[in-house]
Amino acid sequence: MTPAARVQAAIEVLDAVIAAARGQGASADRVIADWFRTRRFAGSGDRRAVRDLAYAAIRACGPVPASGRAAMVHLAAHDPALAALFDGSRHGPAPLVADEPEAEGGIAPAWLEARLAASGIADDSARALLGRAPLDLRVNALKADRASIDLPLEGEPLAAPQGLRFPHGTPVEQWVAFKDGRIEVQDGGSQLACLAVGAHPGETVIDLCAGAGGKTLALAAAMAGKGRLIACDTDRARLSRLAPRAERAGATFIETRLLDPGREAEALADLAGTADAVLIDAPCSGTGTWRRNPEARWRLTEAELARVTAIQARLLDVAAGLVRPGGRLVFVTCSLLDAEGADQAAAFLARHPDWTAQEFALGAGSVRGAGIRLDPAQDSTDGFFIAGLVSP
Ligand SMILES: C[S@@+](CC[C@H](N)C(=O)[O-])C[C@H]1O[C@@H](n2cnc3c(N)ncnc32)[C@H](O)[C@@H]1O
Repeated sequence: MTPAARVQAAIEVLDAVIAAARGQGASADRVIADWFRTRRFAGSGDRRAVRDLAYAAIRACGPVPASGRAAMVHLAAHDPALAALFDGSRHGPAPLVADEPEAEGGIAPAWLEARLAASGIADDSARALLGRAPLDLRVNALKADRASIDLPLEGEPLAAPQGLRFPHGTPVEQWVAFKDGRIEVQDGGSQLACLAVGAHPGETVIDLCAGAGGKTLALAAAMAGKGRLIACDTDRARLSRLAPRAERAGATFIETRLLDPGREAEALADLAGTADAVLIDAPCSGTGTWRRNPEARWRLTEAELARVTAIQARLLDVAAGLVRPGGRLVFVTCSLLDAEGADQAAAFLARHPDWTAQEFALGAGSVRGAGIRLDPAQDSTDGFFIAGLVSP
């Protein structure tokens, strides 16, 4: 493909990404993969170039753009070499015209930028939400140790005790250590959230929103494979992906429970008041993960934010019923919005005045209300809110 044809291809890819974002369809990664599946003429260099252009345009446009071309025109407005490729050549984009519609820049749609600013995320902190995430690994303490593991490349040690950082795109999934379960891909912030649970061997720990078990596996390692670890989720497909991962990681003591939304307490009634710790890695807006899914900010609506915050509050109350006296509940969201962080923790403490907030020493993050917030700008992790709440 010529450089101009790559630009036109990125415009078409962006049209598909925008349509998917408007219709709550597939993620940008999936849309891009599908687009190339039907265009076999594109080589690997073409794919990389088109993908990079499309993602640069996604990151550059705050609100959802009117079209792929408007998004690319916005990118070209700050890049003369890119603007020159609007040359009308065969397969290339038509030349730019006067008053050509140009998409708006910025960090996110205006309402969302305002909510972030009100939560203390503006300027560098807001821009960092759209950076590129590095690749973080967790050495699986059930099978290896960071101090002695032998990997094809040397990683940078992270604040999390088993965490190592590599450059974006490092092919770790091809490494023998990945295939035999000695390492897992996990953001450093996510590792710190697991550390905050303080899980110990022999304890009863419930991972209430386990998904495919990213955090469950870290809890299993902290528990050295001893005790009870119950991984729950309402999404059957996600939860079913945990078993093969647990097998590879040597974490075969994990139990799983599929929950019915709204009837979680019933499915967990036998565990009421028994858990040493409950982790709620709650469904959230995902504002802390835009480095990986920058088009997610085009999908979020105020109604969706209200929906997930209501679920978070309900799950906090469900989890409180599972914790033993003196036990702990760790509330985590990958969001920087106070509505999904400090405000949730404060509202929980107001509803449960006998409970107390726990202080952490995680080696990263800054205090936000009753919890700690990890911020991509200051902590170089995904954005997270983490609160520890201790039962009377
Ligand atoms: C942030 S994700 C969890 C990610 C996972 N803990 C990890 O580390 O990979 C939130 C999860 O909450 C689940 N969820 C949504 N509503 C739920 C509910 N009412 N009870 C339990 N889990 C729920 C979703 O299916 C999703 O897997």
